[in-house]
Amino acid sequence: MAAAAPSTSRLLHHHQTTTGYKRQQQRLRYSANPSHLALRRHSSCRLSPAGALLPDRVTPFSYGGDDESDDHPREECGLVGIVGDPDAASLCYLGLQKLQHRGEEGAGIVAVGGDGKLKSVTGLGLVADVFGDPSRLASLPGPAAIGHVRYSTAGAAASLRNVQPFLAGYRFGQVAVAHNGNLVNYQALRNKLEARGSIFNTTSDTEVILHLIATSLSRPLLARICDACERLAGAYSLLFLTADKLFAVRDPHGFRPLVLGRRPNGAVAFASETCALDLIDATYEREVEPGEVVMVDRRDMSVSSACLVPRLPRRACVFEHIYFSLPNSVVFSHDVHERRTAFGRALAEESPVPDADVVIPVPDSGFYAALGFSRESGLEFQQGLIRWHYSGRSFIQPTQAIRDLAVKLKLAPVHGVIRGKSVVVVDDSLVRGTTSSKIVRLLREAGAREVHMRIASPPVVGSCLYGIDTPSDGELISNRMDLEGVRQEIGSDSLAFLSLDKLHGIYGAEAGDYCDACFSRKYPVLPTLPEPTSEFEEEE
Ligand SMILES: O=P(O)(O)OC[C@H]1O[C@H](OP(=O)(O)OP(=O)(O)O)[C@H](O)[C@@H]1O
Ligand SMILES: NC(=O)CC[C@H](N)C(=O)O
Ligand code: SF4
Ligand SMILES: [Mg+2]
Repeated sequence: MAAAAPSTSRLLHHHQTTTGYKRQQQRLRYSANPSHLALRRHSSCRLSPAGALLPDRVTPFSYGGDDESDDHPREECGLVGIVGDPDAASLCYLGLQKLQHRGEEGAGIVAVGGDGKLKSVTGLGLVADVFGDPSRLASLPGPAAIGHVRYSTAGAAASLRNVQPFLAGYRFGQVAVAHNGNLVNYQALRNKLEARGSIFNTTSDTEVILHLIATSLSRPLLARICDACERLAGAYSLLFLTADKLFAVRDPHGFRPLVLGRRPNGAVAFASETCALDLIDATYEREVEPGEVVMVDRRDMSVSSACLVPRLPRRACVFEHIYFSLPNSVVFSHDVHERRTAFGRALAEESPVPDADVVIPVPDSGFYAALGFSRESGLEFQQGLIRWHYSGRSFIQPTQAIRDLAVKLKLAPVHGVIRGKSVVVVDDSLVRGTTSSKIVRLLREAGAREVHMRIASPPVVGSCLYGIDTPSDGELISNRMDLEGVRQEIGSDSLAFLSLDKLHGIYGAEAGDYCDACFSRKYPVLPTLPEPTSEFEEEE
């Protein structure tokens, strides 16, 4: 049998403000099922010690295809949640627009109406397309809502069923969930749940969370959420919505971001990045801490907090700073543009090009790294490439000649900046090498005398397991060749990456708080292989 459900008074520690979090967290340290059960579960999750090396041969997941849209790491997912505003769904919609860069495959919003019923609108494609018909947003009135934009990591991309938030009914009412991250023990959990009779509606990893909540024997919902999350391994920033509450959760490693803010009318807002808070006039207050569960009760707008067990070392995704997040966001308590500028400065220190004429960024995300490179080196900064934003991602063309022209549609050189010059081109990252190869070709065609490629992050040698849809290990160019091989492949006169040591140096004492597995292959949590087990039967 499961441990007795803890009483409500042990669970809820209300406070009207969310400041002084660390103090509260010590006070509120809480286990839904304290105990042997939690410990046994975690040992069965096979959480690896922090920094376990994934063997070179192992290709954990296979992502991506080979069309034009898969040339680079795709983003991940974005979350927005609002409680206490009569226009909650519309605010979610705007926030999701701002987070569109985090997911283009599908979007959705679940809102709670005045009658306490949850309603959902989801669709494949961009936020503006899904909610293009105004009646769709109009069908979601009410004071609380959560929204999601998706790039899949598990489960088919083109399946409407996999588009979040997921909305389910169970014996205690309705609950919706939105997830950013990837669960590395999802298949193992799903096998166990299916063996007990659960019927799955999607092929997404996220759905196991709802089943774990429904089958938990703890009370109340906060305890069920803690119970469910403590069985998950991997990356999860989550928003849950019920008739009267919104919960925000981050996994104990804190891989993915999630922040909390407040609107002038007191409404509480959650978002993956602060750029979404800025848009909806919500003031950023703080991060949801790794391992924290924040609960907002819309009836009295009280905010309370609990934390998951066990406590694990912080492992925030460094790639959020390098590439994924928008530069005007604050992520993991750092200004993203400030981090990128520092990466560029460090790169200029480490791998200067003293005789070059000009520094140009690869738009969009290479901008601040190039600015940093220019400031550190004293070389002139110019916009030498113009990014055309209307070409779409899936531009698949029948012949190589037409494909070459299509590349020029997306990125165009500014001839006056390039012609006859020795050019330093700075990009934030190099993954398959496709972007760099194309750019070197374009710049040479535009008359560049020399092209020096500088990458403001280390070579990507490992696929992400934690919510970024990166290509498989075999498709990563730096996995297949050494530095000189990559240089020849992309065709530049020189090539240099920021070293991992230098990257760590920028973070100083905080360096160990970040996941850098795609550069180091030190994976904080290894995938759990599915295996038959009678664990569920033992627990009942
Ligand atoms: O080596 P590759 O496989 O080509 O991938 C790396 C490129 O992909 C990303 O840019 P992306 O075109 O996604 O968009 P952004 O810079 O505009 O955000 C990244 O900034 C690099 O430029
Ligand atoms: N990139 C993500 O965060 C995706 C969330 C979830 N794993 C999905 O595939 O839908
Ligand atoms: S493996 Fe790379 S992209 Fe994935 S969480 Fe770690 S640092 Fe981020
Ligand atoms: Mg780029």
